Amino acid sequence: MPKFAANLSTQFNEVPFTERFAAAAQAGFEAVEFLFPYDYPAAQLKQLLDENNLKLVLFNTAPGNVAAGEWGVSAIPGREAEARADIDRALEYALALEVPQVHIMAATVPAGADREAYAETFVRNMHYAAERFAPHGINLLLEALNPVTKPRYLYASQYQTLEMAARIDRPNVFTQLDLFHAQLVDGNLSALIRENLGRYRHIQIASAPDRHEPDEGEINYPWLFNLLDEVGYDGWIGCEYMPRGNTLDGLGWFAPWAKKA
Ligand SMILES: O=C(O)[C@@H](O)C(=O)CO
Ligand SMILES: [Mg+2]
Repeated sequence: MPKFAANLSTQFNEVPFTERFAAAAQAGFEAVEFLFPYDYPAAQLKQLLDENNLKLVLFNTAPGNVAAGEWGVSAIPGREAEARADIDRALEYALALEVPQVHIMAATVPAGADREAYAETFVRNMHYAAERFAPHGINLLLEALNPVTKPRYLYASQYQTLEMAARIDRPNVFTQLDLFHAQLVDGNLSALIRENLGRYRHIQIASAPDRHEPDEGEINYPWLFNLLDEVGYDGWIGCEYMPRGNTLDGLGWFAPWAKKA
């Protein structure tokens, strides 16, 4: 049976961030994920999780200077000290929030920059991160982002993140299979799911091409949920979609799995 986590960065935007925990729990979610915890003290977030009987299943390292076009700093040559400070800060939050996995954001690669130098920098920073998180049993994830949503990110294809995870070659490094990005770049989702079981440790969903509820568009999610059960995927599925309107109005697809009050 699939296990769904509400995404508090994209869902329940009708209310402020700190109120989204209760909203997700009331809608029947038992777990949540979000992009970044860093605007709030870890103790406050832990209290919100505990008060609402929610597990946290994923967050990311800091994105760098987003206004300047950055989306992660772990692959930027010359920014290693900042990347490692961000990794250390993510570890502090991960321990306080008891999260099983953290997405280490790579970077966008400026036009004309040496992509291989970015990849090498990322591998070195990932070795640092893998060593820091391993004693705590926390996994690290890499995520491919399609070039329409996030132009020039270090990797766009699932096959590039799978290759990068193999190159990093650490036992606690895996990929994060966001099926929305995967459909826009790679397609053939059932083969990705079947052939790479064990290499991806988290899934995210949204319709394609519009990134709304998983009940429209070109991906047949009910079929994929059955496939995930069939192959034995036992990780979380993050609902990283932009609701068409009010979040609750769009949760009909989730009704069969919602925790009953
Ligand atoms: O798909 C996404 O955009 C996110 O999962 C993310 O972590 C960063 O871009
Ligand atoms: Mg995603």
